[in-house]
Amino acid sequence: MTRLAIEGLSVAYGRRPVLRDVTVPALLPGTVTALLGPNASGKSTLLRSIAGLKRPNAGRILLDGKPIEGTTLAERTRLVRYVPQVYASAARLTVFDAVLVAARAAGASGGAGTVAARVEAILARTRIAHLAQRMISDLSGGQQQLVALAQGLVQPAPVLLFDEPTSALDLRHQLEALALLRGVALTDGRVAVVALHDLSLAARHADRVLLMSQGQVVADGTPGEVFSDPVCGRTYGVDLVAETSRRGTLMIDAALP
Ligand SMILES: Nc1ncnc2c1ncn2[C@@H]1O[C@H](COP(=O)(O)OP(=O)(O)OP(=O)(O)O)[C@@H](O)[C@H]1O
Repeated sequence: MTRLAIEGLSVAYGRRPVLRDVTVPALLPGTVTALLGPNASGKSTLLRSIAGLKRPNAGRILLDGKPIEGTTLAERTRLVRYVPQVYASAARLTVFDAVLVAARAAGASGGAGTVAARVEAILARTRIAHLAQRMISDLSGGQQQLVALAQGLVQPAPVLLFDEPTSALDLRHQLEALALLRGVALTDGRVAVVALHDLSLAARHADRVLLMSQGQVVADGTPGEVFSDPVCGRTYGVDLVAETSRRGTLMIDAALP
């Protein structure tokens, strides 16, 4: 079971610092952490750094206490699966083949039949089995995003990083996608970190929230703790009220001040 932790991470693009001394105590297997914060606060940069796509200027990313920088690219690919915000809409591949390629890229073990069965299972779980033989390039934006979700989940990596995985999805698909992600994290004991803009989705589906502002983590706790902290409204520049509905769901009401 892999734990992910971040210590004093600083990242710059050229001379411009983007992440400043980010420390995140252990993110636990079996949990979903929502990475929140205004536009340009550094969410994608943090995910890209964990995935090894952006080299930090200082600090460490630890998997089970070991610095991830010490791992080979092949090892890191096996350990960390990053699904970026922009996905490959132009790919001339069928949905089935695209998910198969993702499974193989992560070194999915077993014979061809086993890997194909794994692909079929994940297409069923993401409810896109009916699209298996369609070309990705012919799909709608939301359908393509579900393919990206399937590509992320088909891999057995213990750390899953998703950058705004629901941005193109309708309401029902948003709920299904995050419920699936949480179920996979829980049953497989994976660490999932998901950048989101929708606080209500985070409240419903995340175990923990990291709130970022200007390259720093300014709040870290359960959704209830973070959303009731005045720092949350201040960070977004809104008046924010968090209330529990009659169904027991944490509801977020935001308005311009
Ligand atoms: N490749 C790059 N080169 C230079 N600056 C970059 C690059 N990528 C991101 N930045 C800058 O880094 C800062 C953080 O960007 P990042 O994409 O991490 O934010 P974010 O919180 O994910 O934003 P959003 O919610 O808008 O997707 C921004 O000021 C952005 O302009």
